[in-house]
Amino acid sequence: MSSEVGTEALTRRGLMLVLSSPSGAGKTTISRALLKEEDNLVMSVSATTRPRRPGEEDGKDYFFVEPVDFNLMINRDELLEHAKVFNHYYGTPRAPVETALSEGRDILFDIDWQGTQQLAQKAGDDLVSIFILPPSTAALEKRLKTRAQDSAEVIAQRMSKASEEISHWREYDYVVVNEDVDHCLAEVKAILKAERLRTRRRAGLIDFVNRLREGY
Ligand SMILES: Nc1nc2c(ncn2[C@@H]2O[C@H](COP(=O)(O)OP(=O)(O)O)[C@@H](O)[C@H]2O)c(=O)[nH]1
Ligand SMILES: Nc1ncnc2c1ncn2[C@@H]1O[C@H](COP(=O)(O)OP(=O)(O)O)[C@@H](O)[C@H]1O
Repeated sequence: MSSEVGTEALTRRGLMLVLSSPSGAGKTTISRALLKEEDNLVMSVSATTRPRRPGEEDGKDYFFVEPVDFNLMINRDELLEHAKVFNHYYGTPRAPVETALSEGRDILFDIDWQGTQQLAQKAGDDLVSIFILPPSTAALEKRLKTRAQDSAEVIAQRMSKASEEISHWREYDYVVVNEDVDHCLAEVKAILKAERLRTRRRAGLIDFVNRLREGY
């Protein structure tokens, strides 16, 4: 085992990785690919009041809930953050995030800028945020159309909100352009790797360095 791999495996704090983008830029695509390739990363499954799309699974893509149940979750303080996006409510269930972090796992969030701001206030240094941009307006519209899961009206609404969502790009730690999926994925993986190696996250380094110094 190389020394780099050895020290990388030392105990460290889990981190919270946020991906945001205008609808259709590729968050879901990048998230799925990242989860396949990264062992220590789990997805935060949001609750939403939006209708289920064909192919989406309850409990896997989202927890699809009625507005009354969403309100109950807010009142019971079961959501770490929540926001209204495109006339529907979306929120992050608190318990799975706390479990994952306490087990030293990293957790991936596909949430909008409002949720990212709320998490940044609560999580501080544990949060790493990435904004994904489409290569062009035309490409974004094409992707929303070829995904073929929303009506023409819903697609038009999402396109008209894209500029507003993009206006928050400066609030993020990193910005990547999703022109080519493999290239974008490689950039996101590089960010994750570097963030995992940050000194302040690597609690296990203290003992490692102490042992190392004792040898001199
Ligand atoms: N604040 C917040 N935003 C969320 C959450 N879950 C999803 N979103 C955002 O809601 C928006 C709409 O998501 P969705 O309906 O799945 O559409 P899509 O982004 O076009 O696939 C996206 O910007 C998501 O990132 C959540 O739990 N909290
Ligand atoms: N780099 C890319 N080039 C071409 N099509 C892409 C690319 N990334 C994603 N797509 C496609 O664009 C559509 C929207 O992507 P999706 O991941 O659902 O976006 P989001 O989750 O941000 O709304 C999907 O049909 C997806 O297959």
